[in-house]
Amino acid sequence: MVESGRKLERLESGTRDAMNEQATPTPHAVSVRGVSKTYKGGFQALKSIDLDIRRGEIFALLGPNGAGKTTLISIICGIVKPSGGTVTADGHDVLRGYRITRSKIGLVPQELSTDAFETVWASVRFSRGLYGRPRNDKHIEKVLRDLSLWDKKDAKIMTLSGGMKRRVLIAKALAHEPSILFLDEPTAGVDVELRHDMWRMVRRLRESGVTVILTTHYIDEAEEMADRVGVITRGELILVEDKHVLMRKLGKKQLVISLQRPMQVLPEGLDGHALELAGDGATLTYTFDAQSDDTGITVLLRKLGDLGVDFKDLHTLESSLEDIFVSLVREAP
Ligand SMILES: Nc1ncnc2c1ncn2[C@@H]1O[C@H](COP(=O)(O)OP(=O)(O)OP(=O)(O)O)[C@@H](O)[C@H]1O
Repeated sequence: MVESGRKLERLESGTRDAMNEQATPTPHAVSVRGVSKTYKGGFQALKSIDLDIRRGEIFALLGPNGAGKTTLISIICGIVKPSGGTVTADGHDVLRGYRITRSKIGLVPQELSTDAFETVWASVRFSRGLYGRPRNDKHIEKVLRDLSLWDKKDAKIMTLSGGMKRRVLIAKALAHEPSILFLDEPTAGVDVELRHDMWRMVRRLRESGVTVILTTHYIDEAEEMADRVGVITRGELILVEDKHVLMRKLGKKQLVISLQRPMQVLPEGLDGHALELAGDGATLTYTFDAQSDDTGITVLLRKLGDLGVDFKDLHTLESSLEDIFVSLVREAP
C-alpha cells in the first residue's frame, strides 16, 4: 500500500508535464530511436536500438537470457531511463509525457510483488484508479470474466495458485484500458491450459485494437502468436521481420525421400547434391532453398529414376522459427 501511495504521488506530479507534452502524429504505437543503456558500473545493456511497433500488431521480442529485453521494455514504459536516444508511445515522449504515455500502456511484469493481502477485486480496481481513470465496475467485471477470475474476485491474492496470480497481473494491467500492452514472459512456468488461455486472450485484445508486445523464451509462442518478430542479442537488435517473411527467407526446406530398398552408400552420380543418407540407409534427405527458382528437385528426382532408385514416399519439412533463431543468435558477432 505504501508503495502504491508513492506511485500515486509520482503520477500526480507528472500531470503538469503531461499538460505540456504535445503528441507528434505517428502511425506507430511505439517508436524507439537510438536508444542505449549503460548501467551504473559500466555494463552496456543496449546499444543504439531503433524500432517501430505498428498499431494493432502482436510483436514478439526474442532473445537469450541477459540480451536486454526487459531493459528495453522498461525504458519504453518509462521505468528505466535510457543513457541515450528517445522513445515515443502513441506520439508522446515517454520521459517528458510520462503520465500520459503510462496511462496508454499496460505492463504485465514477470512477478507479482505486492497486494498479497488484497482481494482480487480490490487490487484490480485500485490499479485502474492509479491512472486517474474514473471508476468503472462493469469494465473490471469484464476483465475478470475474460480471464476466468470472476469466481475468485473476493479471494485474497495470497491464496491463489501461481497461474491465477499470473491472471491477476494481466487483469491489473488491463484495468485502465491501455492501448499498448507489454507482456514480459507471459507464460513462463505456466501450464499448457493457461498458456492457451493467454494466447486466446492476447488474440482477442489484438482484435479489439490493442497493440501487444511480448518477450518470450518460447519460440513456439512467437511462432504461434506474433505478426512480427524482433531478435535481440547482447544489447543489439539484430533483426526485425514479418514472421512469415522471416520463415520464408531464412527457412531452408528439406525433401525427405523414403526408399523402397535401403542403400549402404550414396550411389555415384549423386555427389554434389545436398543429400544425406540416414544411418539405416532407408531415407535420403535433400536440403534446398525454398526461395530459389531452381530448387534442384526435378534434376534430383530424374537422376534417382535413371539410377533405378525407387522410393515409396516423399515429403517436405520446413525449418521452424526455433531453427532460425538458434542460427541467428549463433551467427551474431
Ligand atoms: N540494474 C542493473 N544494473 C546492472 N546491470 C543490469 C541491471 N539490470 C540488468 N542488467 C544487466 O543488463 C543485461 C540485460 O538484462 P535484461 O534483464 O534486460 O535482459 P533480458 O533479455 O530481459 O534477460 P532475461 O531473458 O534473462 O530476462 C544483463 O546482463 C543484466 O545483468
